[in-house]
Amino acid sequence: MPVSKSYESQIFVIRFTKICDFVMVNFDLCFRHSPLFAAIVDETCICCDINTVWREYLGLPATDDAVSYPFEALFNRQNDTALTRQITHVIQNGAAMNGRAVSLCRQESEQSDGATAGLQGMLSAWRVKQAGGMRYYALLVFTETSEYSRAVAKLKQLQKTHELILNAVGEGIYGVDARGNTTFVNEAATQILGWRAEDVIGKSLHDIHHHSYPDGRPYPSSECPIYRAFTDGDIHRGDDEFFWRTDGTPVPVEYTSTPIRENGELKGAVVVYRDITERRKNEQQREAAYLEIKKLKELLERERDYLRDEINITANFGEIIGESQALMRTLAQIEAVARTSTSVLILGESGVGKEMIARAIHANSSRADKPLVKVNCASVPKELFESEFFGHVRGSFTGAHRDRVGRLHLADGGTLFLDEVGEIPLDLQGKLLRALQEQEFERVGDDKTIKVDVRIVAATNRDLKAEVEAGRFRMDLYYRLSIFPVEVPPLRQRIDDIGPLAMQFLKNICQEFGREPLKLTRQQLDQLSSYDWPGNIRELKNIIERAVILTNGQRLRLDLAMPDHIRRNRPAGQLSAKPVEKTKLLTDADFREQEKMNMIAVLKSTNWRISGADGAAELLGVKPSTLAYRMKIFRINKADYL
Ligand SMILES: Nc1ncnc2c1ncn2[C@@H]1O[C@H](COP(=O)(O)OP(=O)(O)OP(=O)(O)O)[C@@H](O)[C@H]1O
Repeated sequence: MPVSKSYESQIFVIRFTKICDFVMVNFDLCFRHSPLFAAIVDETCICCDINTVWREYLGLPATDDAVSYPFEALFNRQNDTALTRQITHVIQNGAAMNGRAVSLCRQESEQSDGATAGLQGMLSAWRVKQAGGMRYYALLVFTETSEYSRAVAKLKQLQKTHELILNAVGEGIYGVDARGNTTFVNEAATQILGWRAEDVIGKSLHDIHHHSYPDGRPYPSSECPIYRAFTDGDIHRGDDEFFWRTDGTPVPVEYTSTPIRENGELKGAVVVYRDITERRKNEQQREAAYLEIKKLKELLERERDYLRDEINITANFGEIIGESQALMRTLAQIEAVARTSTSVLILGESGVGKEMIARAIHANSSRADKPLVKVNCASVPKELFESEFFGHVRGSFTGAHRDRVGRLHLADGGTLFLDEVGEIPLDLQGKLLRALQEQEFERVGDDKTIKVDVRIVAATNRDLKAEVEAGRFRMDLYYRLSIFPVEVPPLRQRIDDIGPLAMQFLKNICQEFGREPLKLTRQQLDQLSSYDWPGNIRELKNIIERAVILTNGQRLRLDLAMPDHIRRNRPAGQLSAKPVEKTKLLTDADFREQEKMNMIAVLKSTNWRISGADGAAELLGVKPSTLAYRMKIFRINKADYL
C-alpha cells in the first residue's frame, strides 16, 4: 500500500474546512491525479512516494507502488544542501516552505549525457503525518514556471507587436476606460496634439484635449460623443470638431469612438482620429474657387444679357462731331466733370446727342474700363421698374422664372445712364434715391444687401424743375441727379455743326449701303443750314439717309421732308409713289411709308425686275441684294400688286 494513502494532509483539511465543517478528502486520489508534480519524502530525505505526473517525467512506470527514491535524484545537485535542510526543517518543525525556485532532474538526460537541466519551477512543502502513526513526512509540490514564463513572454511580445502596429498607424489612437481616463496613446496621437503618454495616461481624455469649442465656449464632458460610446454602447463619429494641442491651438479632427466590451460589460472606448487641417484647407480652397467661378459666371451672364440688349445701340455711336461754339462749351463741361464721380444731368431737346454726351463722360472717366449701363426709363413697364433697377430672385413674383441681376448691380464700378429720367414712376423715385445715396440695395424678393459703387449720369428732354413743381418728380431726387447739369444745345443753335454732321452721315450711309460715295454741294449745305431742325441731329441723319436712298446717279437728291424752298429745286422725273405732303416734319413712320411706296413704284416701273441694267436696284442706286432685303423688311410681295 502506498505510503501516501495513509497520510492526513493538514493543508487539504485546512483548505476544505473553510468551505464546510468537514470534508472527507481522498488524499490519495488528489495526490495521484494532481496535474502538479507531487512527492512524499521522509526526514532522511528519501522519497517514499511520487505521483503520476512526476513519475512520467522521470520515466518511471505509472504504478501506485511506493518507491524509495533518493531525494537528490529529484532535483539538480546545486539545490541539495540548502533544500535538504529546508525540507528537514519542514518535517521537524511543521513550518511550510512556500515557493522555492528549483529545477528538476531528468534522469534520462543524466544517464545519457550527464545533463542536469530540467523543468524550472517553484517548490512548496508541507508537513504531513502518517495516519495512525507518529512519523512525519513532507509533501512536496512542484509547479512548473517555464510555461508560465513563456506565456508571459509571449503576451509581452504580443503586446509589443500590437503597440508597434498601433504606433505605425497614421491616425491618432486613444484608449479610455469607463471613467473616461486615458489608458493608451499611440505615437501619431502624440505627434498630432503634442500630448505625451505620461501627460495623458490615467487622466481624463476630454478634460485634456476636448474641453472647449473652437470659439472658447466650454464643452461639458456630458455632451462628449467620445464618452457617450462607453455609456450608450454605440459607435460615435464626429467630423466637425476640434481637439486642443498642448500649445493651446485647436486642431480640426474627424474621429470614431468605438465602445470596448468585456463579457458584455462596457469597459471603455477606443478613439481613432485624424487631423483634417489639410482637408479643410482644400475644402475651403475648393469652396473659394467655386464661389469665384460662380461670381465669374454671374458676371459673364450679366455682361451677356447686357450686350444682347445693347448690341444695336452701341453700334450707332461714333465720335461726337461738331465745331460750333455751343458744342465746344458743352464738351468743355464734359471734360471738367468726366474725371470726377459727380452725378451729371444732361438736358436738351430730343435727338440733340444727349446719349452721346453720356457715353463721352463715361469714356473719359476713370471708370472707362467698367460698364456703362443704360436704362431707358421711358421704355420700362411701370411694374417692372423695381426689378429692372435692383434685380430679382427667382419666384419673387409671377413670371420671375430665374434670378435677374439689376442694372445697378451691372453698373458696379462703372456708370449708370438713366435716359429719360423724368419717366421714372413717382413711387419708385424714393427707393432709387436711397439706393443711389447709400450705394446699396436689395433685389426684389431677397433680403441680402448688395453694395455697389455706381456713378449716375441722367438725361431728359423734359423740364425737370417744372416736373418737380408739378409734383411728378421728387425734389430730393432732382437735386441728387442735377449736381452738375450739362445743357446740350439744339442743332438750330449749332449751325456750324450741320455741315460736318451732314457730310459724316453721308459718308457713313453710303458705306453702309455699299454704294459710291456721294457729295453734298455748297448749295445743299446752305439749304441744310437754313432748315429749322425740330428733330435735331436724328432728323438730319434721317434726311441724309433718305436722300441717299432716293439718289439715282452721282448727284445727291435731298427730298421729301425738305422745306418748301428746298423742295422747289427738286429735279423733274423723281420717282415717287405719291406726292409729298406739304409739311416741314415727317415722322419716322411717314418716312418709312414713303420709302416703301417709292420702292413699289420703282418695282412696278421695271415690271418687278430687280437686278440688271435699268432694274429697280440700279434705278434706286442700291445693290440688288440690298433691295431684296428691304423688300423683305417692308413685306413687299409682287403678288400683292398684280
Ligand atoms: N455730335 C454728334 N456727332 C455725331 N452724331 C451725333 C451727334 N449728336 C447726335 N448724334 C447722332 O444723333 C442721333 C441722336 O443722338 P442721341 O440719341 O444721343 O440723342 P438724344 O438727345 O439722346 O436723343 P433722345 O432725347 O431722343 O434720347 C444718334 O444717332 C447719334 O449718333
